Amino acid sequence: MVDYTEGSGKQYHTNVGPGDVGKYVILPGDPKRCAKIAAHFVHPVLVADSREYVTYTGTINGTKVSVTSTGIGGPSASIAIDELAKCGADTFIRVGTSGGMQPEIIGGDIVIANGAVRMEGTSREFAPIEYPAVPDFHVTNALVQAADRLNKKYHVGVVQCKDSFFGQHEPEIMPVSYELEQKWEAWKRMGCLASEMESAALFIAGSFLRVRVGSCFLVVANQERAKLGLDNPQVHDTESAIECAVEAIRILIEQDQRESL
Ligand SMILES: O=P(O)(O)O[C@H]1O[C@H](CO)[C@@H](O)[C@H]1O
Ligand SMILES: O=c1cc[nH]c(=O)[nH]1
Repeated sequence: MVDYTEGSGKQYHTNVGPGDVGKYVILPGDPKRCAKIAAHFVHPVLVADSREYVTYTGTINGTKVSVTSTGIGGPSASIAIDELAKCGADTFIRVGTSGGMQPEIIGGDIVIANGAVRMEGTSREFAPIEYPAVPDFHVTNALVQAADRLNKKYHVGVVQCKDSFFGQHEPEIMPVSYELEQKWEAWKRMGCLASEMESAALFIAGSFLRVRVGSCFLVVANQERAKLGLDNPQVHDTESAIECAVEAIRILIEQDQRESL
């Protein structure tokens, strides 16, 4: 492969280099969420700011941890995890926003993914569609433990990933509405909890790279509740999901330390 960094040691897109990041990395989509997440670290330092990728590194329980934004969608998320893994990271938690799909999923709830529907393009350039997009079991377990410890209202289940945000929200205006609407009904009937955009690509890239990946989300609102005439509160503050992700990292650090004794 051509070395686009011309020997600088820094990764081409994220601009992180060896030693810049910890083994544990939190991955929000929105770069503006990074400072909020880094505020949970001890001595956070901005180590890179390149394109949609903002990275801070600090510590939790004395262990080096980082946060890197992925931007929106599978292509930029897969680049982030790939470049971070090349710099030594091996455990990732995506913390994002999502839209609820089942009537019991309400704005403000937390969803923890135990699988992701691959209705996006990026993961298909890694693995045939038959390969499942699943998160790491231990990371998912840590997220569930964290949500329990913090008394969050949470749900665990499959999330749906796609490339078009407006294909989710206004499928009827798309030329392929017939496909979007029929598949959305199928995902709902199969029990999908929420829709977002990056987990399928991250889970598949993570499986290929042999790194651990999990995801948790704030539910912003639920278009299905609106359709049913139910109240549909909107919540935009991601702090609750961030707290779950940070606590899960703390749990994983403690578990990994016990196992290495
Ligand atoms: O809030 P983030 O982490 O960006 O996640 C969700 O929000 C964006 C769409 O509004 C997509 O990236 C989707 O996955
Ligand atoms: O409805 C939503 C909310 C956040 N992100 C999505 O992809 N969809």
